[in-house]
Amino acid sequence: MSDQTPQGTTVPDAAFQPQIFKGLAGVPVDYTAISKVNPETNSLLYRGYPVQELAASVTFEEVAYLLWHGELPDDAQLAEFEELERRHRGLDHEVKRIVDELPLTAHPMDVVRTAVSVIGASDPATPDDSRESNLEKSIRLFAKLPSIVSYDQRRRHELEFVEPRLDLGYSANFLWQTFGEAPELEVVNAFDTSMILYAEHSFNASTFTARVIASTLSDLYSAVTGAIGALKGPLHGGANEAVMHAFDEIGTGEGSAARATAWLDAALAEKRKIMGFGHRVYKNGDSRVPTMRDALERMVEHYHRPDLLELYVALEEGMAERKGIKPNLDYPAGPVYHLMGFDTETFTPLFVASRVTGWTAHVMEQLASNALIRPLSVYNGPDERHVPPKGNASGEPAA
Ligand SMILES: CC(=O)SCCNC(=O)CCNC(=O)[C@H](O)C(C)(C)COP(=O)(O)OP(=O)(O)OC[C@H]1O[C@@H](n2cnc3c(N)ncnc32)[C@H](O)[C@@H]1OP(=O)(O)O
Ligand SMILES: O=C([O-])CC(=O)C(=O)O
Repeated sequence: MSDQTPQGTTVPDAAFQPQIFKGLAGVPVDYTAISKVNPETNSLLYRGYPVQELAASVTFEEVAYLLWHGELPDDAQLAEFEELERRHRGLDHEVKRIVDELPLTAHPMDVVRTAVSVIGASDPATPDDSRESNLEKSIRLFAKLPSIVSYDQRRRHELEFVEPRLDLGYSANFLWQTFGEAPELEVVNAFDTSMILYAEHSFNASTFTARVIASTLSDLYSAVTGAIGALKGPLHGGANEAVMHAFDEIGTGEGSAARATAWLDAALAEKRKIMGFGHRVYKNGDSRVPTMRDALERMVEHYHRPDLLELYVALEEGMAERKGIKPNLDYPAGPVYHLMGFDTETFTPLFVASRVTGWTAHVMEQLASNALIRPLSVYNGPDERHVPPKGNASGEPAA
């Protein structure tokens, strides 16, 4: 395949028919040993383990370790890893200062993206792309993201930063730092489940972005910063925030289910995409949704909000009837985060805090067997042409 159409044509001619895979849909780009998304069996494996089993039996810290090292930690390895993660939870004054300078109109994803960039710019080891150095950077980002996300949510409410608690696990501490109260176990468990389910999903758009950046032999922080930019969009991670905006448009509370159906009809008539539904790879439902939906049901009960579940079910059934399209992970995750008390704009930064594990595992995998990622394009612009001669001072063409 050529990078251009044959010379002199603007439309590819009949004899030259390169196949274009718009959006790289269905195109295998490389191998990965990190996760397997299987739409036929509706399953998702992290390093061979079904994600549902992981969510039921291990913590997010163990999943992070698994993604980076390929194996679950034994007790001694876990203790050492947890100690390392807890040690890096604090936030440097410089990061807080720069975050403070960002206007409150900045989206929290822009804040997280900037904070990661600042951490990268301040790390003297940024150019060192050895696996050992990249693993250290990954653990530090993993440990610091809860501080960044909670700091930003709290500053928007004019609340002080809450220092991390080193006696708490990752998820309990994340909730503690955000809300300044010791969280209840049931809430911690639901949050931990969301972190595990969001951690990794093969060559999705943000992970692929990270791999493209890594493939140029740029640095890990740049790869994560770029991945955050890709995740922000509502066709990808931004959908968990967008789900809640839809719920707000419909209006939660009594009668929400009836309103949801009318809202859906109007939205589909306007050809709007319904956020939290559909998936590039899963065409028969997202493997992670049942587990996240269980967590939603537990949170609905915990916070006494049956109206939210009614709205959830009404939209889900409406989409199934009208379009035959099923929810993706962002659909149950949005209302779960809402019930826990996170600001709607903070939902996608929570996804970042989880997915940083997958992104960085992919950066290390890319570097271990690197090839510059540079696909081809097929030119369909104007035929070759030439810059017209410029006029002289009198406006006449130059001799
Ligand atoms: C964690 C994640 O990132 S999961 C994805 C989160 N994103 C969302 O929830 C955003 C809403 N969903 C979507 O926009 C899409 O389903 C995507 C982007 C996720 C997947 O898109 P693709 O695989 O490219 O499918 P595509 O957009 O071509 O959709 C195929 C058809 O289904 C329709 N469709 C797909 N999703 C939706 C939706 N959410 N609402 C309405 N119609 C939809 C499309 O309009 C299209 O219809 P058409 O053939 O009549 O034009
Ligand atoms: O795989 C995708 O395209 C999007 C997704 O579900 C994810 O990144 O978790």
